[in-house]
Amino acid sequence: MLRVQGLNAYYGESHILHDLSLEVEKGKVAALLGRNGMGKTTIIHSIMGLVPKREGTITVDGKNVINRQSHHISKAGVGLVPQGRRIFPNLTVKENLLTTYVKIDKEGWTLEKIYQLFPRLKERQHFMGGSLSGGEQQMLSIGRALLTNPSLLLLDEPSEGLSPLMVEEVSKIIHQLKKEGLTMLLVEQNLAMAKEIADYVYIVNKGQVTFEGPSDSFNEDVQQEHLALSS
Ligand SMILES: Nc1ncnc2c1ncn2[C@@H]1O[C@H](COP(=O)(O)OP(=O)(O)OP(=O)(O)O)[C@@H](O)[C@H]1O
Repeated sequence: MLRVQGLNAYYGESHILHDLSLEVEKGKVAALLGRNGMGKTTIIHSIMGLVPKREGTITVDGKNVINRQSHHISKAGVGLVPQGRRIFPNLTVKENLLTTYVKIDKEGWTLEKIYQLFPRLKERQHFMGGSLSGGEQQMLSIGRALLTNPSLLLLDEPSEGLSPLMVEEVSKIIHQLKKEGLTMLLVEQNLAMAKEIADYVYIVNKGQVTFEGPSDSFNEDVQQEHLALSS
């Protein structure tokens, strides 16, 4: 479903990703782990077409999107739940959701379906986005991405800044989406959550994958070797 091969990405003169490759099979969840500043967001943004200079191959459902603009990539079926949620504080919950709503003929996400998944958003549909709690804003951000009807969902640190209870809520939602067959690439700092949800794990260090394997192969030793501050 997603295949990234030999990806290089740059911000101006800074070369951030170095010949990076990864894959996510249809219906599976892969986690991208790594310390701060190692390039995880840059990977997600490269897939979404948001990094100005990128080279290599990124195929989504067999289509190479490396040179496509982000709105085309969205149309090709890639949805993004960005780091920091990026909701519009001065629009209501419903208005926030409607910013991305794409009506399609076949069965897809609708406002009603989003409200079923997140009853809390239905209750708060007329509240301003800015008045929601962090957890509610995260649900809104996920709901908004789902309304683009993605076949691949990219989630950039969905648990960031949330209380343990809310992390559990968000985790449940991601599990449910997985059960429904949605393919996901998840950037997470919460290792326990990532390991629990993902089928496969990639660890990124300085723009390169230094470890990959099924999530049950991600153990204390791997963590020490690839994620410890001194590595
Ligand atoms: N817009 C930008 N312009 C220039 N450099 C950038 C830009 N965005 C990120 N970088 C640099 O690229 C490198 C990788 O950053 P990136 O945000 O991808 O890392 P990350 O692993 O997602 O970290 P974090 O967990 O902190 O979000 C860092 O050195 C960062 O300073």
